[in-house]
This record gives sequence, C-alpha cells and structure tokens, in this order.
Amino acid sequence: MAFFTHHISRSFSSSAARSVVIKNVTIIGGGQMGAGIAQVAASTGHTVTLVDMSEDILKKSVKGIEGSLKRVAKKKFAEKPEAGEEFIQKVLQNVSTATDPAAAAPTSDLVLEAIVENLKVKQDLFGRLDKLAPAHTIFASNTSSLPITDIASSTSRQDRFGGLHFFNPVPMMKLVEVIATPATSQETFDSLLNFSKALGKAPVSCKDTPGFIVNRLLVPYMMEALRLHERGHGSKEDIDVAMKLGAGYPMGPFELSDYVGLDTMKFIIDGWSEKDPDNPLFAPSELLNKLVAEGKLGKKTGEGFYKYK
Ligand SMILES: CCCCCCCC(=O)CC(=O)SCCNC(=O)CCNC(=O)[C@H](O)C(C)(C)COP(=O)(O)OP(=O)(O)OC[C@H]1O[C@@H](n2cnc3c(N)ncnc32)[C@H](O)[C@@H]1OP(=O)(O)O
Ligand SMILES: NC(=O)C1=CN([C@@H]2O[C@H](COP(=O)(O)OP(=O)(O)OC[C@H]3O[C@@H](n4cnc5c(N)ncnc54)[C@H](O)[C@@H]3O)[C@@H](O)[C@H]2O)C=CC1
Repeated sequence: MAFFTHHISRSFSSSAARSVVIKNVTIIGGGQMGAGIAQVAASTGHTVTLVDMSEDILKKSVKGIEGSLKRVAKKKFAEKPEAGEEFIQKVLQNVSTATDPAAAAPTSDLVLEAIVENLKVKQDLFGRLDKLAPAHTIFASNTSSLPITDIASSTSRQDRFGGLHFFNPVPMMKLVEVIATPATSQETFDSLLNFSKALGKAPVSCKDTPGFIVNRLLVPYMMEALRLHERGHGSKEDIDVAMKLGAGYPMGPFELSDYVGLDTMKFIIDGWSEKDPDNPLFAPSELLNKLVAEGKLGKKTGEGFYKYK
C-alpha cells in the first residue's frame, strides 16, 4: 500500500541556473502521442525534431500530422483554403525527423519522450541522452503511469527532469499535466509550465503520484467498465451508450480504450497491479489480456473491442 500512501514533499534544487525558454524540441516516439505533440509544438512556432526507430514509422507519423493539420485548417481557415494550405506547409517546415535521438539532442532545449510505456526502455533512452545533451536541456516524459522519479533516476539531471503528460488526441485536448518530482527544480517546473502555455494548453500542476490526477481517476473507471462487461452485466455497446448519454462523456469506455490503445492500457494496469496486487481497482481483465495477445490493440491496428476496417 506504500505505493499509494507515499507522501512527496517537494524541494527545489538550486543547481539549475534559471528557467529555460524552450524553442528547440526533440520528441522521441512518433506514435499517436509523439506525433500529436510534435504537431502542436510546430504549430506554435517551435522547431521540432521527431525521432522514431525507422524511416517508415516516421513517414507514417508525418503523414498523420499532415492529415490532422488538414482537419485543423479546414476549421480554422474555413473561408480561406489557400491560407489553410500555407499554414500547413509552414507548420510542416518546423518538423524534421531522425532515427537517432543523438542527432538532435545537442541543440535541444527540451527532450520529450513518448515511447512505449516500459520503465527499462525509457531509462535506457534517457541514460544515453544524458551524456549527449547540453547542461541546460530539460528532459521530460509523457508517461501515463510510471513514476517520473524512476525514469529520471537513469540520469544525472534529476533537477532538470519532469513530467509533461498530454492527452489524446493532442491537437484537441486542452489539458497538460506538469509533474514535479521532489528533485525537480523550480526553474525546470516553470519552464515546463511556460512551454505548455506556449503550446496553447491549459496546464495543471501534479505531484509524482501514480496516474497523476487524470489517470488516477480514469484508469479505475475504465477497468471497472471492462470487468462489469466480463461479469455479464452489460454489453460493451450498452455500456458505451450509457456513459455517453447518461454521464455526458464524449466516448464510452470501450471506444476510449480502443482509442488509447489496448497495449498501453495493459502496460498501465499490469504495472500498477504488480506494485499494489491487493488493490481491487487494479485487478486485471482477462478480456483485455486476450485481445492484446491476439494483437488487437484498438484503432491503431484496425481492431480492438470494435472493428475499424
Ligand atoms: C486503463 C487505461 C486507461 C487510461 C489510459 C491513459 C491514457 C492517458 O495517459 C491519457 C489520455 O489521453 S486518456 C484519453 C483522453 N481523451 C479522451 O477522453 C477523448 C475523448 N473523446 C473526445 O474528446 C472526442 O470524441 C474527440 C475530441 C476525440 C472528437 O470529437 P467529437 O467527439 O466531437 O467528434 P466529431 O464531432 O466527429 O468532431 C471531430 C472534429 O474534431 C476535430 N478533430 C478530432 N480529432 C482530431 C485530430 N486528431 N486532429 C485534428 N482535429 C481533430 C476535427 O475538427 C473533427 O472534425 P472532422 O475533421 O470534420 O472530423
Ligand atoms: N495512448 C494514449 O492515449 C496516451 C499515451 N501516453 C503515453 O505516451 C507514450 C506513447 O504512447 P502512444 O503514442 O500511445 O504509443 P504508440 O504505440 O502510438 O507510439 C509509440 C512510438 O514509440 C516508438 N518507440 C518505441 N521505443 C522507442 C525507442 N526506444 N526509441 C524511439 N522510438 C521508440 C514506437 O516505434 C512508436 O512509434 C506512452 O508512455 C504512453 O503511456 C500518454 C497519454 C495518452
């Protein structure tokens, strides 16, 4: 139970000189979150290097950004399609891509990671980048569920390390959770907060506790929806309709699960139930495990709880 009762008292390190104005950003992971963050950062005048493991993945990421920008432009420049096209091209010029994070780290004010939800993989990445990035560079993770402190422990810049948690779809969702660990300096926290505002987002301040604010409430709700269905107490369609029309949610829990990605959901719940096995809120779901084992990861693979092809 220590996992959830652990009290964090924040202290500010004095080793980071002053808050950094973030202009050059490296985003690692060009999946649904990394691409969305890259799009919003580039749209607000930041220079972005998007990093992923292969050229093919990066091509798909940039195509996704272009598709999303078209949707934004269609609304924003409804009366002036040429201005919309110009906007798209200008934003895309702010985005370059690389398969090696070392390529951009030396010129980055911020390295923001949005790769797979796995502690060891994130630690390896940041441990390597710590040796390449200049002293002023801030590191941040978009993790949904892992302690920022644990990810930061692979680096020697824990005062310049925080959490920046965005929401899916990034171009539409206004919130960013800005997470300070007990070691995060006030200057780093301010830099991340100002960066979130510069992206046009509404930041909230969070402690480094499991799930921060949103996911500490959202994950138990989503998992209980799955278990309710597994108990035979409602079809997934009825549960989705019920939560949309009865609680005013834009998506039902099964639609949202497919949207988030069932692999990410499983990473989150497996991690939490391992740390807090007696907590019924984090009990696993057979159905979720089965779908992930079958490679049905939701919208991104064409099938999850529902079919998209
Ligand atoms: C157990 C683990 C569980 C926890 C997992 C944790 C994951 C995390 O760490 C944190 C998270 O992100 S949790 C997910 C949070 N996101 C949500 O809850 C999204 C819920 N859905 C919505 O808000 C709307 O359905 C949504 C905004 C998506 C769409 O809006 P509508 O429902 O109003 O749909 P439409 O009426 O069709 O409007 C669509 C119009 O919105 C624009 N748009 C949507 N997606 C876009 C995108 N990706 N890029 C750019 N524009 C976009 C667009 O204008 C669109 O119009 P069309 O282009 O004409 O379709
Ligand atoms: N899906 C969601 O709704 C949300 C997810 N998150 C978090 O954001 C992170 C990414 O999630 P998604 O974008 O949904 O995942 P995703 O599966 O769409 O994308 C992850 C990307 O990271 C790349 N990648 C994996 N390991 C890498 C490495 N070592 N170096 C470079 N690239 C690597 C993959 O090739 C993939 O393109 C996770 O930590 C997740 O918990 C946070 C908020 C919402």
